[in-house]
Amino acid sequence: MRVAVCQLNSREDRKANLAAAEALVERAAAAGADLALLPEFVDYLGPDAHMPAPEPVDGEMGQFFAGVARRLGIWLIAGSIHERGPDPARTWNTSLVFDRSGTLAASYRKIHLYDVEIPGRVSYLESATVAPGDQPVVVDVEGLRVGLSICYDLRFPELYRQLVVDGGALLLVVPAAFMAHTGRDHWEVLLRARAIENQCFVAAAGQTGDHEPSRTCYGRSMVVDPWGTVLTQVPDGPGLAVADLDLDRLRTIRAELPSLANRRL
Ligand SMILES: NC(=O)CCC(=O)C(=O)O
Repeated sequence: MRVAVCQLNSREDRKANLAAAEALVERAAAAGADLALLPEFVDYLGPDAHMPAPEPVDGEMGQFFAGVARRLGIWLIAGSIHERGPDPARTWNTSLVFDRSGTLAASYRKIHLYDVEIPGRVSYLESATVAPGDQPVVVDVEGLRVGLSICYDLRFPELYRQLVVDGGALLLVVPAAFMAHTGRDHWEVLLRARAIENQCFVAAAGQTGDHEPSRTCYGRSMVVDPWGTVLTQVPDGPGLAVADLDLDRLRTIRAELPSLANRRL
């Protein structure tokens, strides 16, 4: 299984964001990727006041990404879009997974919402406009069990344990718009920790750079192996990185250092 992590600088211009996303998925397909991962807020990362209306999963955004997956014959995780829910005041922050024929194989609603106040640095109240999901989701990608999550979820190890122990995930994906301020110290450490403690591959695709009105994202999209080694990483700015997942290596690590099997709680 070859995986591509696509790093974007999505902004207010949705058409431009979709064109940039599609161009990266085209590059991923040309590089032989089976699965391409796009970041959180892939279609829009701008002022709340100008946010496009939320949609059902089979709305315009769902149809757009389904078409990209079908045209390129690739599995595609559209990191997140704003899904319309029953509460008119709050959307869901939802990942959409499409198979090679463009069929929606799964969707996941972000469970942990980013409500954080770091004076002078980060002020964010995601729960004011987003409702939390409540279902962990694992999707079968041609025999590979893939556990879904979004950005801030990364700080909650119990979610990933559930994806692995109950769901059998061997790959954990993390589409993100991780803040530069926290990302500098936490992003790689958390990704590698989730990989090591769960003896899983982790693929993370982030937003990068400045976004209106006042947010800077960390980027550094990467793929980590079950030993915690960073296999590949995207430098600053939009771009992609590709890695092959060696499942024999995963099995060897789990057999030689059976920390998952040795759990007592
Ligand atoms: N979009 C998010 O969930 C941001 C998470 C983040 O930056 C963090 O530090 O956690």
